[in-house]
Amino acid sequence: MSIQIAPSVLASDFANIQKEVEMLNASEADFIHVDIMDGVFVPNISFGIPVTAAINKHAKKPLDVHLMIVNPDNYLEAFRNAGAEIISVHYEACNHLHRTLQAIKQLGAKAGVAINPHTSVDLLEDVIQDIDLVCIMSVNPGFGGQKFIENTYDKVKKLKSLINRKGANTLIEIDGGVNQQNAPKLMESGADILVAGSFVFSAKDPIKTIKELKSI
Ligand SMILES: O=C(CO)[C@H](O)[C@H](O)COP(=O)(O)O
Repeated sequence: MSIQIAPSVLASDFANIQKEVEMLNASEADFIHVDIMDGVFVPNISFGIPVTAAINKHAKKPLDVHLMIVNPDNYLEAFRNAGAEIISVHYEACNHLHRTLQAIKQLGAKAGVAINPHTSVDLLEDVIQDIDLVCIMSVNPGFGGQKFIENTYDKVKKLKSLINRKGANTLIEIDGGVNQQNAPKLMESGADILVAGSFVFSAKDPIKTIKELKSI
């Protein structure tokens, strides 16, 4: 099991970002999840390529960059150069998803696809073997601190059975409202990676909270 932490939506200034990245370096988190929001695909703006590169300068863990943006193809190379090891694009933002996945892989990164709560996992059937990671959004993307959507468990189970049926090696990541209550059931349902933002960053002791989540 891996835990990914989302510092980006919560960091309010550069000094804070560095502090958060250093905390994550010292924690048991396996990746640093970086949320990129463009104010068009989602109703919020976070930051872009230079800040991702600044995070990467301090990070000792791989960056998992989640592009909540329109026209992601235009920015894949720039985010790869900024340090992204995993690049996830949104199913809903891609007209030619297969082409986009090939482009990410050609850059030497792992290719991820994120799906919004209203998007069925069945839509990934014909492309699942080309996907390294599916990020199931368990909140509507755009903001941290939202309530976990309960039908996520069924989506995870459905996706797991699709992956097994197709003999794919795709990992399942869950993003949004993850906490100590829903993490065990998510893992039982078939999740491989959990993204935790506010649950970790609002805790008194984030390093201990990450350790506890990982022990689930
Ligand atoms: O990407 C998100 C929203 O767009 C996630 O909700 C965020 O990365 C995780 O934050 P939280 O754990 O507070 O939901």
